[in-house]
Amino acid sequence: MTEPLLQVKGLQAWYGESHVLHGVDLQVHRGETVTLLGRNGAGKTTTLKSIMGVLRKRQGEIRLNGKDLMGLPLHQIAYAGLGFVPEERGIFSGLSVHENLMLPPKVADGGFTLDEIYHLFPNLAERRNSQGTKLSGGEQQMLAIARILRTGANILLLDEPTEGLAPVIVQRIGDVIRALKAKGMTILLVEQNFRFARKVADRFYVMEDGHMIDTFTADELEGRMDSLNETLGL
Ligand SMILES: Nc1ncnc2c1ncn2[C@@H]1O[C@H](COP(=O)(O)OP(=O)(O)OP(=O)(O)O)[C@@H](O)[C@H]1O
Repeated sequence: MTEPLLQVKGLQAWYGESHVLHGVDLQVHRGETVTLLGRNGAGKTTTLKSIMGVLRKRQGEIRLNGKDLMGLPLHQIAYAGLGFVPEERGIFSGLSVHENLMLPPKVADGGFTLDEIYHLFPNLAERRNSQGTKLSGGEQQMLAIARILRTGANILLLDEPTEGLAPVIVQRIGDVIRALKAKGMTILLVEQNFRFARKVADRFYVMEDGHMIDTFTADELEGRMDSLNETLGL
């Protein structure tokens, strides 16, 4: 198999004195959609923040396309091609949809054009002049994803994209993820919504208490349901 696009080995992380990640190993191959599962507090968000470098107190190995990210300052991590869509989405309420889209700098060639983005998100095209404050939660989530696609990032880190959204919007986010997969995008997703995750992921990791306790492919999911029921309380 080829070298993974994202390779994490022995990742440890701390909030102050509180030791939260205890040696996380994780690989994401180019074009894969990988989902991190785990109960509240297992360390999923912390894993994404540690990879992005927004949580600085960390140790271990993080490589993107073979390049060591551990020692890089934050802005250079984004320029290495990681695109992070945090749980809180970070839409600027005083700016329009279009202005929000244009805000993040391009980090690499090959990002989506505005036409491609508005084609993938027709609701954003319709609302391109609406202010951030006027958007629904679903529209904000779409905008948060769309904004990163423009930058040319080659792997998306999505933290709970379906949280708090109505089922019909969750379905729409699923369609977007499948469309991105079809274009070859690599995605690392944190999800509490297992029913959503099982429809989009190629492979899963299960976290507990700051460790990875299992990994399996979508084909192996059925055989894992008993242990998942136990670990996740499905
Ligand atoms: N800013 C913080 N300061 C101190 N401890 C934190 C902070 N953020 C998270 N933690 C703790 O780190 C651990 C892992 O939290 P994390 O948010 O990564 O979990 P999670 O698996 O993403 O779950 P959730 O779905 O609840 O976000 C938890 O024990 C949590 O209480």
